[in-house]
Formats: sequence, structure tokens, C-alpha cells
Amino acid sequence: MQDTNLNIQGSDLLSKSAHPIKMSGEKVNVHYGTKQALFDVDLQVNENQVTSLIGPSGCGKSTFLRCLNRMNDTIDICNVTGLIKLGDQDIYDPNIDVVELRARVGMVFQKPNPFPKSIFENVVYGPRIHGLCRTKAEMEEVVVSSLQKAGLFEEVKDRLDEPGTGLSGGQQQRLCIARAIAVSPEVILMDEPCSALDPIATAKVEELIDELRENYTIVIVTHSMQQAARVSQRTAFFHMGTLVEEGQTDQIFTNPKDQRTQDYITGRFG
Ligand SMILES: Nc1ncnc2c1ncn2[C@@H]1O[C@H](COP(=O)(O)OP(=O)(O)OP(=O)(O)O)[C@@H](O)[C@H]1O
Repeated sequence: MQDTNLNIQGSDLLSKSAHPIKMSGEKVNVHYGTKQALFDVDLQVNENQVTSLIGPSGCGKSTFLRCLNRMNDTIDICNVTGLIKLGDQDIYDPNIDVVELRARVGMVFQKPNPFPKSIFENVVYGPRIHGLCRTKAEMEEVVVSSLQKAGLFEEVKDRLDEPGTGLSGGQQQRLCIARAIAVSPEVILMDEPCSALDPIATAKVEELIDELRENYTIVIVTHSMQQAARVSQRTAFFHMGTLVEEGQTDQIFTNPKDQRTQDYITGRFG
């Protein structure tokens, strides 16, 4: 069912120039074997804003998202061409350290996927392997501050040694966000982060996304147009592997330029 009665709150009135470009894709084409999934996509992501990627199932939203931290590298048959930059850096340059890239551009998945370890270990794992903390005090500090930033600390502070998998779905997703934050990323990619959550847990994660944009750049794939309207300042509409249009979220939802966008947001397809 399509979302209707859109509630646009996330938009701000800052001009695009007030937010420098953090990441950009130019002429991005993606093939899975012989099947082409993205066609000449040009998209810029602004710093300290939330950009939503929306569009019907199979239109290429997740494929584009995964290009931004080279997660598609893990799919053998996937071939990405075009220029994708983080700041001024071509992230597909052969000299790029992909592990470091994925620390700078973190990812939160559709289904909460904590490691089968304690809450503490889930958060400290990344900073430890990246050499960001060595002493016990440093580890405690990163765990506490990451859980605080993810809005989870108060709920788990007395059970940091208990398994992350024992938390509720919404708490597990915020733990995964804390885990992403722990390595001080610049960009956080979220692939339908609320699709496995109930409405209350969803509201908490949406509130968190709104707070996080102060310090991070966020790109979110969502099927919910209401969610895109609530959390994002910019929205990109994809259809059949092409980027149809991108703009301020309120403009996309109230005054789209392309008929396909209009049809999608009014529930005519998708
Ligand atoms: N690992 C893969 N192997 C082969 N084809 C794939 C793979 N992942 C995606 N595709 C294909 O690429 C196209 C785009 O898929 P993608 O998952 O990016 O779309 P999406 O818009 O995120 O869809 P959804 O909203 O259903 O998650 C689809 O035709 C899909 O079948």
C-alpha cells in the first residue's frame, strides 16, 4: 500500500550551497553479469543532510547505496563504472584501502545484525581493529559515547556484558547504529533501517537519524514515502535503474518535475 497524507517535517530552508557536497556519483553504471541495474546515474549527497533514495522495488536504490562504500565489491558478478567520490577522492581508485573507506562510510542494514557477542564487544569491535582505542579506559569511553549518540545507553548501561542479540529489534538496530558510529564515520548509509521494526521503534530510529545529521551525512533507502518526508532534506527518485529526479524533499513530494515521480508519490505504481 502506498503512503499518503505526507507529513513533511524534515525539510529545511537552507540552500543547497549551505551544505557542501560530501559524496557524488557521476555516470554510475552497474551491471550484475549481463543485466544492467543502473544507467548513468548522477547524484550528489550533501554534508550534514539526510538524502532519501526512493522508488519502486528493483529500481536500483540499494545498488546505488552499495556503490557508495563499495559493498558491491563483495558481489562477484557486479561491475561498477563511473566516478564516485568521497570529498575529492575517487573511492574506486585502486590505491584506496576499502576497509578504511568502509569505516569512513559506514552501513546499517535492513535487518539488525549484531555480532553474537556482548553489547560492549559489538561497539568496541570496529574501533579496536582500526586501532582507535587501546586501553580499557579508551574502550569504555568509545562504548559509552557511541551508545549515547545512538540513544541506547540509558537502556543498556547495566547490561553491557549481555549479548547484543538479546535486545529488542529496535534496540538491536540502534546497537548497529552505535557500532557504525563507533569508528567515527563521515557518512552513514542505511538500507531500509526500519523495515523490520514496529512503529515505536521506527519512530525512535527516525528521531535518531534527525539528530545524527548534525554530525554525519546520511543516505537512506526507504520504501516509506512518509519516512522519506519525515527524515530527509533531499530525496532522489529512481525508476528502472535511472535517477528520474532529485531535489529538496518537500519539492519532490509537493511539486515533482517528472510525471513518473508524480505517479509514484500518488500511488499509481510501485
Ligand atoms: N546480487 C545481485 N545479483 C543479481 N542481480 C541483482 C543483485 N542485486 C540486485 N540485483 C538486481 O538489480 C536490480 C536493482 O536491485 P536493487 O536491489 O538495487 O533495487 P531496489 O530498488 O533496492 O529494490 P528493493 O526496493 O526491492 O530492495 C534488480 O533488478 C535486482 O534484481
